Amino acid sequence: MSNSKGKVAVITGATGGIGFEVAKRLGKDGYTVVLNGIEDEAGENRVKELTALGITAEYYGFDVTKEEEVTSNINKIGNKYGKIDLLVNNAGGLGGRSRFEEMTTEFYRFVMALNLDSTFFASRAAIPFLKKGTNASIINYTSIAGWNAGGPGAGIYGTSKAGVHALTRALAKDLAEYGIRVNAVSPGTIDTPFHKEIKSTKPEVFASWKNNILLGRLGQPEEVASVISFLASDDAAFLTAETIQIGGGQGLGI
Ligand SMILES: NC(=O)c1ccc[n+]([C@@H]2O[C@H](COP(=O)([O-])OP(=O)(O)OC[C@H]3O[C@@H](n4cnc5c(N)ncnc54)[C@H](O)[C@@H]3O)[C@@H](O)[C@H]2O)c1
Repeated sequence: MSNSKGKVAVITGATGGIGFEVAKRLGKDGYTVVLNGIEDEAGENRVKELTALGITAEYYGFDVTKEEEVTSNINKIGNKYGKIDLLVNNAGGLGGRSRFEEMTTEFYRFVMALNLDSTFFASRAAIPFLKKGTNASIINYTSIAGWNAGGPGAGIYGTSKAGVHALTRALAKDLAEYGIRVNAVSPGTIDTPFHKEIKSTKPEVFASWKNNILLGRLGQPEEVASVISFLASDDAAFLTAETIQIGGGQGLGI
């Protein structure tokens, strides 16, 4: 996509995993990329990596679960550039695993905050700046767990991602009158640090996951980034309120 010069993209949770690959891909597309994260040293190093590729990038450290931090930082970014063309609400995660009987309210609230509140906080703060953008859009992350309610102990993760699916459509309805598009990606199993615990504690389980995927392998972060690049582009100018599954045909009963 070569139509993105002069555009500004904010990507949350971009110090690793899918988020960093999204930042790299959008940077190659011509965007100025603003990376967010909570690991400041990694964030600064990521900016150096991107700068070495000729990409204009900067890093803002803030925790997406903290309303005040999100609002003030998105305001800073928006005021600096005078607009935001694209917000990618990538930050999110499992937060751990818990069965419902022993689930603490604190755990429940944390997982909902990490995936659902964060998407609401950042989107709300970005709206005034997206209104000044060109073909502006928001891209959220649900998950296959948002449809099948997640694996063992991941029920609240699945619930929070189902919330993101609905929030995507609700935001799309609300923002259509400004020409702001809102879509989501729904990744299947993508090989990132997200799975580091199971990869190290139950490698045989991790290795078996590919058997439930039609294409016979896990996805790579770049394969989510390329779909996001398309969704953000002018080629997708008539797409809103959509969720695109990126799972290699995952969970179709093989
Ligand atoms: N990897 C998968 O299989 C998969 C599948 C479906 C959906 N997803 C979703 O994709 C998105 C990216 O996942 P990933 O696989 O790259 O995970 P990851 O754990 O590799 O990366 C998550 C990133 O978010 C950052 N982060 C965590 N908490 C944060 C906070 N409070 N504030 C700001 N940043 C924070 C982390 O530092 C990290 O850079 C998440 O929303 C995840 O739920 C991933």
